Amino acid sequence: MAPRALMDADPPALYAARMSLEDLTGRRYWRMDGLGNEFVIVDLRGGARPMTADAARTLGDRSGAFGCDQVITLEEGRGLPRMGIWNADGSEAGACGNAARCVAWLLMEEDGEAATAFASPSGVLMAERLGPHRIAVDMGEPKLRWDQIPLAEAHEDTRYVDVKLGPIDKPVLWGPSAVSMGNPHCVFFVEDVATQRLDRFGPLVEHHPLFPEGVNVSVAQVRSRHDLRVRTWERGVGLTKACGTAACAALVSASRRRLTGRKANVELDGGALGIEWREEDGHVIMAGAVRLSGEGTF
Ligand SMILES: N[C@@H](CCC[C@H](N)C(=O)O)C(=O)O
Repeated sequence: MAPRALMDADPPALYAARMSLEDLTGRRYWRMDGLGNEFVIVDLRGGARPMTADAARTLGDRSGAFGCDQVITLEEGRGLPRMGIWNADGSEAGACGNAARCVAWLLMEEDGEAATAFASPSGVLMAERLGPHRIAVDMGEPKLRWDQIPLAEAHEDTRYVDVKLGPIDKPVLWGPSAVSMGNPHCVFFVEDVATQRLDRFGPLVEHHPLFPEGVNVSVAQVRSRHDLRVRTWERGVGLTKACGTAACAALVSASRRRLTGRKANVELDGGALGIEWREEDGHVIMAGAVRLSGEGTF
């Protein structure tokens, strides 16, 4: 909810109150990535105008001064620091697994602790350090009901949803699993991820009418009961080297279809994540590397 003064302001005044890139002058940023999924993390703690779609697009633009898959804001939350997530196209997202590990690493570097907690758009995340650049994050419970993902039409069983690709009478891909990890995912199980033209059908499925908020689109190959190979077309970005929430969504979907157990190594183009869908509380735990490649002030 906007502060009272802004709610009462006329539209031009409201517009002027939004962040422009000049408002970032003097603020810190970090360039980080999780397995090649690249972020510019902007420190907005200590009070700042909120990030805007325009500013996020400018920072995300790879032909500009920065360029990344997601712009991540580190803000002051109620009692806990809060991460905000913006895709390169300026859209906001509810979750980002790789960035969650990076934010956790930054917070633990700052306070020297081996565990941390912070707020995200889809709830509080807890994380712990497993090594100098290796972090585990509790990504919470996946949401499996059609209206939670969300889907535009009721589906009793979201392990197979009504999406078909290719000629109507002879579809080549159909029936992906759908799941929300705080953001919507659909996962097609295929024989071989290398032969799939995700660059062609990713954008079609991302904007398929079954997904009113759009969707992150993955292809997953089951290599064994505890090994998955996954590639992802990210909503609001395109093909990325790794998507942490997609790795979680793929393991949850594979486990629901009894293709794997509840724990697997998930190999993405940029490297591997360890994912476990814990039996005892239904939470998904994601473990993997983070990398800091630069830092500075705007
Ligand atoms: N890179 C991310 C996911 C980022 C958000 C996604 N594109 C969406 O719009 O939901 C990850 O590592 O999970």
